[in-house]
Amino acid sequence: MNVILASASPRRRELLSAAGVSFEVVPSPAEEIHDASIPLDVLCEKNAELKALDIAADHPEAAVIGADTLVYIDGEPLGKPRDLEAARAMLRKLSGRAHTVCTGVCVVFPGGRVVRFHELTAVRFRVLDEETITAYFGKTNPLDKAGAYGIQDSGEMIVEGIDGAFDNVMGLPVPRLVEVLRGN
Ligand SMILES: Cc1cn([C@H]2C[C@H](O)[C@@H](COP(=O)(O)OP(=O)(O)OP(=O)(O)O)O2)c(=O)[nH]c1=O
Repeated sequence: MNVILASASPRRRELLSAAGVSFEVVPSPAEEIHDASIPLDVLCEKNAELKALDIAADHPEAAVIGADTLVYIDGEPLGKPRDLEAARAMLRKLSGRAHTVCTGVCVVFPGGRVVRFHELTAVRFRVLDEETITAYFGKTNPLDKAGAYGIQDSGEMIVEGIDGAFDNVMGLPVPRLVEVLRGN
């Protein structure tokens, strides 16, 4: 079975390759929804589905994977910041507190069967002063990441600890996805 990862995220590509899955990448142009009135788990699965369905329409012979990662704090989903000032505001908000990272995944199989799931990881941030935020932005590009941080890029500067899976924070809950691809 051909597998397509409908994602422009280099982290997702890296994680799926490391799991030994062979796949093709076809980024999805689907627009994400960031609606605080929709429950987090429903929202990230919905966005993942929009991304996967878009590509599946042109590739009916493949299993198409879509994913969406949201950082959730104070009842609101944080997507990717629109500029550096918004990125700074996100890290100020996350500073010294715990938040939830939710990654939703959707696989559309040949024939149209759809499997959706999500995983949650709790992330506790250190207290961040302005200098640390500036120094951290020298280590990663916050603009292409939900919540303006990448746990995989000098994460120890900002993260105190996590409860759950690291790969889920990075953008793809791989063990469960591999089970789904195998038909479990
Ligand atoms: C919280 C967090 C997010 N991220 C990244 C993963 C995703 O690439 C991005 C979340 O944005 P998404 O909108 O989920 O994904 P994307 O736009 O990068 O890619 P696509 O829609 O084409 O699949 O944030 C990290 O790399 N590390 C982290 O610690």
